[in-house]
Amino acid sequence: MTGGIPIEVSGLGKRFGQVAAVDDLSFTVRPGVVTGFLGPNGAGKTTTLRMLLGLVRADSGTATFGGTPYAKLERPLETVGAALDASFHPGRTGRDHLRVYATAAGLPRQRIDAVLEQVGMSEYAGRRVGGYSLGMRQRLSLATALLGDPGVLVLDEPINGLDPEGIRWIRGFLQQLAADGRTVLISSHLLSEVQQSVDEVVIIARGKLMRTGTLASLELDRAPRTIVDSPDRPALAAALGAAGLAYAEGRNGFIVDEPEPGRVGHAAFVGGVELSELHRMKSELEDAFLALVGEGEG
Ligand SMILES: Nc1ncnc2c1ncn2[C@@H]1O[C@H](COP(=O)(O)OP(=O)(O)OP(=O)(O)O)[C@@H](O)[C@H]1O
Repeated sequence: MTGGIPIEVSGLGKRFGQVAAVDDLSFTVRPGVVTGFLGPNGAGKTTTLRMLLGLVRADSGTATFGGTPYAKLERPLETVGAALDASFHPGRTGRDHLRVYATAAGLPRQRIDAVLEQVGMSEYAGRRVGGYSLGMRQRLSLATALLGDPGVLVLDEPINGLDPEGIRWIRGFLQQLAADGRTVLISSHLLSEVQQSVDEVVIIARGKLMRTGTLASLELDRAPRTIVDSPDRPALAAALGAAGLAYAEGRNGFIVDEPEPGRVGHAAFVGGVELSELHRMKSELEDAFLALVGEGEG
């Protein structure tokens, strides 16, 4: 394996007619962690990955692997492994598919068996790809990306279409690749899909960067609030109003715009209201994500 080198995107832009698919996008993906490249459908994820891999020409900016654009890499397959809109010849076996790639890249034959083993596909390697399930195709594209034992992996929606067992498997697999020191970038339009697989996120909407950072930092985005409830909700509403606390009535009580449950408890005490519930609301990661990408829609 070549060392995990960072992916560096700087001022990247691409228009398709009137549509700014990618707009002045800059971010860095570092080795040793799994990074989720997230955004709603049409946000520009695939276009960005295609520019990164030299499949689409950027209108502006640069996308490099440790400073070198993909097209200038000396040994591309041994540096970057990619799985993007995988298309397979349905009549070919999984092993034949890998053989074509290995031969084209001048990679030793042993790599074929090694990657089949790695993705748990040895048993199915002799079957035609046309009969593969979506999960098996996902594993075969992953095997293809791994052929050159690259230090960088760029995978477009690798979790999409996997069953729960497959999702559990790929989580562990990606984490191991990162733990080995590789740079791992995976795209998804659902934060919940990759939440347990990624350490860091790059979030885009409408071609623009919304946020980069750790998952934990994203969670902090939502101001904590307090959940409170009472057997006498009208009295509680009055007490909150009297204390000048803004709230919304939810199914499980009132959601108060106040991070300190103590302040809410005090307001209830002053109003002589009995409480049946009082706790700090944990921010939902998906809420934070939707709030972020929603802002991008404006
Ligand atoms: N070849 C193309 N010609 C014209 N418009 C395009 C082309 N490729 C992408 N677009 C447009 O650019 C925008 C970004 O598309 P892109 O496929 O990169 O988004 P995405 O985030 O990958 O979405 P998805 O998750 O749905 O694949 C969209 O508005 C799309 O319609």
